[in-house]
Amino acid sequence: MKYKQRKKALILLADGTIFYGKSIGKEGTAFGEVCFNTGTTGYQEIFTDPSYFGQLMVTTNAHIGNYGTKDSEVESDSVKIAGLICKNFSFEYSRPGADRSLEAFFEDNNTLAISDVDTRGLVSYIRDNGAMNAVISTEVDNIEGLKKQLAEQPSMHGLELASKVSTKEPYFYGDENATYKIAALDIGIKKNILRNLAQRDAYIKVFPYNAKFEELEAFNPDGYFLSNGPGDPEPLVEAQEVAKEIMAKNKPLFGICLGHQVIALANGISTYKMHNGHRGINHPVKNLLTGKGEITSQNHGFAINREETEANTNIEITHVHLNDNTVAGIRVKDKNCFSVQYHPEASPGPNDSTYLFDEFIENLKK
Ligand SMILES: NC(=O)CC[C@H](N)C(=O)O
Repeated sequence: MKYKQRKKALILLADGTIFYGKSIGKEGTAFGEVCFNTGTTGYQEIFTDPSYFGQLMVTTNAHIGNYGTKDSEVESDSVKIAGLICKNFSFEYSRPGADRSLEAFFEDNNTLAISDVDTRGLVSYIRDNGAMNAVISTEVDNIEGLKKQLAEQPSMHGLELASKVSTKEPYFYGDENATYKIAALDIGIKKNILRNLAQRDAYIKVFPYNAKFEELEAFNPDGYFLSNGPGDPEPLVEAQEVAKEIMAKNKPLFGICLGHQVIALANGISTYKMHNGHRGINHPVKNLLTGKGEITSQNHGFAINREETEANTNIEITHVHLNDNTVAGIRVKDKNCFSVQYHPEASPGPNDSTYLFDEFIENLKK
C-alpha cells in the first residue's frame, strides 16, 4: 500500500469532548449533527442518502472504502453527509466492478473525512449523551476558534433542510407508458424508492418540496408519495398542507420516513427528537396486521408521538420497532393512506419490507 502523509484531525463535540484522528486527504472543517450508522455494508448508499444532509456520520463498521464505489450505486447525485468519521479507511479497494476508490469519490465531492478515530469510544459517548452538534477539522491548533464557530451552528431540532436537497424543477422517472402514475413530493427522495416504484409498472413525476397540491394533481396521478428526507419534519408546513389535501380528497397516499412524519403531523400527531435515532440495517420491526417480523433499514432522528397516535381513534399503529416500542408504521383508518418510519427500499439493507411497495400499488387500484 502506498504510504500517505496524513494530517492530524479532530472531532470536537458541542459539550467540549474531543476525539482525535487523521484526515484521509482533504484539509478543512465541517460542521453537523453527529450521528452513527451501525450498517456493516452499503457505505456509498449511506453517504449519498439526502436524509443525512447536515449530519456528520460515524460508521461503526471497522473498515470503510474496501470495496470502492460504483457510479450506479448512489441514492442521489452527490455526497450528502456533512463529513465522515471512521476507524480504518481503505485507500486500496478490491472489487472487480468498482468505478473508483472511495478516496477519489470523496475528492470529487469535496467531502471531509477523518479516520483512525476511536469510533467505539465516540459512539458509546453519543449513545449515552445523545445526539449533538459537532465539528471535524484539521485545524487541531484552533480549538477555541472551532468551539466559537460550533456554538453558532443551528440545532437539528426545528431545522428545515428539505429545501436544501429537493429538486428545483419537476422531473419524470420511469416508462411513460407504465400502467400507474404517481406524483411524488421530493423532500429528499432516495433513488431506490423511484426504482422500486418504476419496477412496479409506475411512471413517476417528482415535484419540488414546496409544490402545491394542485401542481401534483395536474399530473392526474393514480396515487401520491411523500418521500424521506433530512431535518425536522415540523417546519415542513407546505408538505403537511399537501398531505392534508391528498387525504381530504381520499386519494391513495404512501409516505416513507420524513414523509411518514409529515403524514402524522397532518393528522395532528406531533413529532419529537429522539435521544439517538435509529440508523442501521438490522432494526427489528413487527407488522401488527400480520404478526410477522421484518429486519429493516432505518435512518431517522425524529419519531412520531406514541401516546398521541394511540389517542387518535382514526389512526391505527400497523408497525412497531421491537427495540424500543416506537411507532414504526401507521394507517389512516378512513383514508387510503399508510406510512412507515423505516426504509422498505433499503439500499442499503435487507429487502424484507419491499411488500409495502406492492401494497401501495394495490391501493392505487382501489
Ligand atoms: N430518512 C428520513 O427520512 C429521516 C427523517 C428525519 N429527517 C429524521 O431524522 O427523523
